[in-house]
Formats: sequence, structure tokens, C-alpha cells
Amino acid sequence: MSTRNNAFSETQRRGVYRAIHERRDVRSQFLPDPIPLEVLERLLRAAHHAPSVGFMQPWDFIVIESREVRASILALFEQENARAAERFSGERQDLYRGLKLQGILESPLNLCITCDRRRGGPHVLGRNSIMDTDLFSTCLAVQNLWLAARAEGVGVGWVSILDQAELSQVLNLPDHVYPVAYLCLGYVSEFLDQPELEAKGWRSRLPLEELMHGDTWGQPFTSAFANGR
Ligand SMILES: Cc1cc2c(cc1C)N(C[C@H](O)[C@H](O)[C@H](O)COP(=O)(O)O)c1[nH]c(=O)[nH]c(=O)c1N2
Repeated sequence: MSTRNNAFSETQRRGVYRAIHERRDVRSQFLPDPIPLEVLERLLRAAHHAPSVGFMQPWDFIVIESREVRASILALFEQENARAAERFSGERQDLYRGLKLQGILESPLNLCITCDRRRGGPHVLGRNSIMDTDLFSTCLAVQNLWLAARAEGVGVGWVSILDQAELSQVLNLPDHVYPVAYLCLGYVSEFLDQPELEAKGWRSRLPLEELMHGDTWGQPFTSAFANGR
């Protein structure tokens, strides 16, 4: 692979793609070892360097160490998860009930990444038509953290089986602050080779080719470059 102007070196590029491909959602493999403060700071700094609409930086990071708070969140999860299971039936429900979908107490640290929908005032550059761009920006902060964590050997698990209003109440969030991601963080015994949902037979990765369209929805993608046009 040749290196073009401004591109990373091959080794650095490999590192970036490795973090992307080997990042996993972790629920079952957490170790109790604490995450050193300097590592946590690097992860939060990575998150804070995400792109954001109008440079709004709408995120805040609630670092949750308290076992009591985590136990309250786990209770919210149990309640919502029981309801979620009812949406499936037969074998699918049995499979669902067998899945581990959170590591709230096993992980040493929980982190809620929120979106302050008022940050930057009433007129944020780029957020005049699509108001949810603040939420999209916050998701990018989550992904930055998730990738940086993989490079640090720290596992991250996203728990969304939670009632948003109840979660906000437990975390004492003001009305204009939305809890985008409730995350469990910790070192892990291993990172699985494939998503746990795939390994357990819930759902597999779709072929990329099926997701590529040319010019408009549903048109086959045949690259002009590949065809020498
Ligand atoms: C917005 C959002 C919300 C959730 C998730 C992800 C995202 C992006 N995922 C993790 C999800 O199941 C996982 O990413 C996929 O199964 C793919 O696996 P890998 O992340 O590649 O390991 C997730 N996992 C889980 O065990 N409990 C959950 O509540 C959620 N919620």
C-alpha cells in the first residue's frame, strides 16, 4: 500500500482499522480492575474531539462509580428488559431471555453521555433545519470514545434498554439534557471476534454489497472508476 500525502503511515492506518474492526460491545467479559484516571481522561478527551454541528459540543460526561446509583439503573434495566422480552415469542423469546445485555455492576465504571439541547443558544450553525443534529453529534462522541477504548484495551457496552424519563430522574438531568448513551466501561478478559449477538445466533452482519446503492435508492452501484468510465 503506497502512502499518499497527508495519509497516516501504514502501521498507523492498520491501528485505526484495527480499532474499528475489533471494537466490540461488551457485556459479559468485564474485569473488576479500576480504569486509571489518566486512561479515563484520554477516553473523554477522544470523545470531546468528535465533530459536532456548529461546533456545539453538546455533550456532558456523567461518570458513575457509585454502586447505589448503578443498582438503581440496573433495576430500571430489569424492568424494561422484562417488557422487551414480551415482544418476542417462542424460541426467539427463549433466545432473547438467554442474552446478557448489560454489565452495569460487573464493570467498574458507568458513563452517561448526555446531549444538552440548549448549548450554544437558540441558533446553532447547521442546526436550523435538522434539529436532531445535536443528538447525532453526541453519538459521534460516543463512537470516538468506543474506538479509543478499544485501543486502550477497555471494553464498552451500551445499555439502551432503559426508560429515558426514569434514567433522567435517577441521574438528576435537567429537562433540556437528553441521556444519549448509558455505557459500561472496564478492562476485559477478551474481546470477542464477532458481535455477541452474531455468536449467539440472534442476527448476522449484512453483506456490504446489499447496502450499496448507485446515485439513488435501489439502483445498483457500479463504480464509474471501477469500470474505467
Ligand atoms: C444505540 C445503541 C444501543 C445499544 C447498542 C448499540 C447501539 C449503537 N448495543 C450494542 C449492540 O448490540 C452491538 O453494537 C451490536 O450487536 C454489534 O456488536 P458489536 O458492537 O460490533 O460488538 C446494546 N447492547 C446491549 O447488550 N444492550 C443494549 O441495550 C444495547 N443498546
